[in-house]
Amino acid sequence: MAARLKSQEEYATLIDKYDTFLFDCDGVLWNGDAVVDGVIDVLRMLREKNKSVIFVTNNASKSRVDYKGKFDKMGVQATEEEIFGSAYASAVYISTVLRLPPTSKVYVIGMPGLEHELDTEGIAHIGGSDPADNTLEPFKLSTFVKDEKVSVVLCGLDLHINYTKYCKAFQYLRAGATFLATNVDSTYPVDGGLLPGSGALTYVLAKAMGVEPLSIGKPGKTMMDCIKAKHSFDPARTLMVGDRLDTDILFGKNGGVSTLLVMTGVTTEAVLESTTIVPDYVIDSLGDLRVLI
Ligand SMILES: O=C(O)[C@H](O)[C@H](O)COP(=O)(O)O
Ligand SMILES: [Mg+2]
Repeated sequence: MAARLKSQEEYATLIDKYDTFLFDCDGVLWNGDAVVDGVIDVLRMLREKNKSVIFVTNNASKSRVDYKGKFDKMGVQATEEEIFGSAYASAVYISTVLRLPPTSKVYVIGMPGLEHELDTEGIAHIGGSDPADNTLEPFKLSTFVKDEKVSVVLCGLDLHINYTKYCKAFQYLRAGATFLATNVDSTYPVDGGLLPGSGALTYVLAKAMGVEPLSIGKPGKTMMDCIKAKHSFDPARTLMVGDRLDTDILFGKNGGVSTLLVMTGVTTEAVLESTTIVPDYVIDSLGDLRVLI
């Protein structure tokens, strides 16, 4: 049974128990561009207590550099090395696990942030923000010329998704391309509510192909491997803070760290009541810890 923390004393005991804090972003720090009340002060407090702070997001629409810019704008202290996104993890997976031949290419459904992370790993890619793919013109299969170098289809959150992108990705998958997803979150929490998430977008191809993609993001192992490659931490004194049970909390459990669920994102009280993925702790909002300042 999760411990529901409410008192200042319980918050203080929690903070003292851990040295490293892994923070999910969407639904924990912010919803879209709306920062959760009190979060900036809490992150500052943790830094002042010499806690390690690492950000771990499944949102593949931004690169680490993009997120660094978002943190800077918010006035939150963060270095690029403390930021891990599923775009970065997917690029690392392709370069270190798939180890594509140098001439191979990736067909991308996703935003420039994902393309940028592929660039940093030296992975050739097409699709994505290419104007030829960002069209509402009807797709004509009879005139479509496949790029024979494409051996991977990588699908991530794409706020400009369209039928042409799905048709091209589908042709590459039918030709045998490896099917990867940056993450399979069902919904995307933004200011005012929920939007279809990356998992919902990827489902269109999974349904058409009759196969599931390999998902790289939380709760998968690759994200934790990427973090461990850059940071050493004691799992016994590490806390994963997230808003989604089947990604963040499961990611923490898979990684052998403690887990704290916040109720400012996608998880409702009703879902929490019936879940089989039980966090160690639950608080209403990360911002509630500001009473410790
Ligand atoms: O990809 C998605 O559907 C969303 O970006 C999702 O919200 C993941 O963001 P996170 O909560 O992991 O920061
Ligand atoms: Mg989240």
